[in-house]
Amino acid sequence: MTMTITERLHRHQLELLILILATASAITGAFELPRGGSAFLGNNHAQAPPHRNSKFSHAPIQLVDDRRRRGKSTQLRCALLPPSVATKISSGLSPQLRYTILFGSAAAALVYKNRNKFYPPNLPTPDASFAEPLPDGSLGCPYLGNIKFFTKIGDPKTGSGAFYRMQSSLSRNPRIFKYAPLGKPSVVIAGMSNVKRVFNREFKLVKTGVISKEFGKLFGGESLLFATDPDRHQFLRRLVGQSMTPEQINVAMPALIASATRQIDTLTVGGNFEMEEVLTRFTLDVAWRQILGLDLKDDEIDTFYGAVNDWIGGILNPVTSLFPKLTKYRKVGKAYTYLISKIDDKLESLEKNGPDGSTMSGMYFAKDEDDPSKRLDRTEIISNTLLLILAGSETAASTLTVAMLALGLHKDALKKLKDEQLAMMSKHQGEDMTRDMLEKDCPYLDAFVKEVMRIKPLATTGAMRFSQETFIVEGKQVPKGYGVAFNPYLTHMLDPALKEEDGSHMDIVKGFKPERWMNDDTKPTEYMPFGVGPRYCLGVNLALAEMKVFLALFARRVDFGMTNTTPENVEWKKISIIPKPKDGALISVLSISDPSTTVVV
Ligand code: HEM
Repeated sequence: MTMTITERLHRHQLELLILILATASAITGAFELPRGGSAFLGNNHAQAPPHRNSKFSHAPIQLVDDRRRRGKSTQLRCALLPPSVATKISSGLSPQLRYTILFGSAAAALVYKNRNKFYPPNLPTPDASFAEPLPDGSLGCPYLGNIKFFTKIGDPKTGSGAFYRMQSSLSRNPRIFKYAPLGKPSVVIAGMSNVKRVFNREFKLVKTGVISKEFGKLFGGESLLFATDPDRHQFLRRLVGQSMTPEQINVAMPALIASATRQIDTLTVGGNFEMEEVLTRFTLDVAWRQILGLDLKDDEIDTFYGAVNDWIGGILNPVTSLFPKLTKYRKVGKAYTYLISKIDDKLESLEKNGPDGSTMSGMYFAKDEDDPSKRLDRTEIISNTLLLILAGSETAASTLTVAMLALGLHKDALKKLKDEQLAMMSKHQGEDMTRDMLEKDCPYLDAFVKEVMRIKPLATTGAMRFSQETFIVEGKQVPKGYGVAFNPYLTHMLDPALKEEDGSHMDIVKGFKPERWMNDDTKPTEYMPFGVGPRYCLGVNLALAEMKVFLALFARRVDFGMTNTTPENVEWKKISIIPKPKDGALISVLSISDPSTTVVV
């Protein structure tokens, strides 16, 4: 089995890491950072002064004490590149790219520091006992991996996930390719039969990685997401899942309706509203009302939203993983403490007052069917509650934001939703909306949500797994130790029954057809918005109910137009987990009816 040059290079990671960091520092050292500087480097002013006496300076990396020359800043400058070249490179780079390189270097350092946690001791290379070749695709530089993983995150035409689409299109087999996020050799797999074959064998063929304890604690270290033992994972899923069964969701319907109504009531005729913001508030509202079952006073609601914001923002901020010990002094730590205090208060109230309809109550009183003496302990309830807030808020808010854009662009779809609601209300006069009604009387709403999630599912990957043994997919080997991930967007995009060469089957203007879901002959089968296998989305019932409740109530009450977006100028945010419209689906409200009245048309 021959090795490519990059595969060989990966064997000499330490030396190469130093070289890469040095080069990155050479470039970043010549950067002009905005006023205020960076969290890592402080005020690092631009343009390393040209080295006077030689074309290259003497030491590979120099800490140039600038204080004498320019006040107090200390500049990290490198002399691997001639200053004129460094300056040229730096001035030709966009600020985004400069930051990408800067943070890329920091992330590479973090991965190197934690290499034994992330990587097996022997870096994976092709398995010589298999004749099959590795999948197509470049592994980029060691430790940094594919630079385009950072620079080609998204594009305005299709949104986030551009890197994966590019790698797939470059591979001779678009359903599998290799790449190296942060230098870790990995593969991405698409196509339902491939994804099922690999991810149905979670815990045996592939397994999620273990994350650093301190960092993991911040978002539920004892949650089922980090359970790598199949029995423990199943135990946690059984107990946490008891609070999200269809029956439990039916109990939750009044809370979901209250949350949706509260947000729709903030809209006013003639106003312009960024629906992404409204919908984020809606999913956070669901979090405190339904998941935590809290009774927040008006003035506390903003504190709760702020805390969730700071907490999620902090988890995504590289400073948190670089310096976990500083967490308690930062906003993220304070937000975490606040959320835990709310969860603790709720646990006390459940102990005192018995069960209510909240998800936390479901967890607190859940007993294992196999062994009723087994219950979730306090830490497990806290961890899994945090996981549900994290997993459920952004995903549902983004999907609903795309739904708003789809409704704004396809007025016929809005009309069909309104008509369906009108029919449902006249059938169930005076009754409150139930989950059963949504299931049985709203086939168009169901088809509409499915189509939104087909066109814009998770465009990045699911959680990274690691292969436990070498296996074959589409005639290519995935060696033991490789990272393994699925990609829902590519799976939907490559559906042979739908695929149009110009990509229009994934276009929200040309390809959006909810009706395709209403006929068995046209129903897509390459479809996995909620994942596959033992880690299939545990919140699927809650997610679908909350999205359908919002859309049903919105369609009943609101008529609107897109403020700026037309079918010709749809643009997407570059960075998001699920692609989102660039303007956050900015709408102008034309009319809005009272919650007690019927549909406005
Ligand atoms: C539109 C909304 C949602 C989408 C698109 C979505 C998507 C997904 C996907 C693709 C996975 C699998 C990840 C993987 O295998 O790597 C997943 C897992 C999960 N989801 Fe969702 N999700 C949504 C809403 C929710 C909600 C509302 C909750 C709960 C409140 C939730 C809780 C979870 C949990 C706990 C897991 C981990 C399951 C496990 O590891 O066993 N999700 N979700």
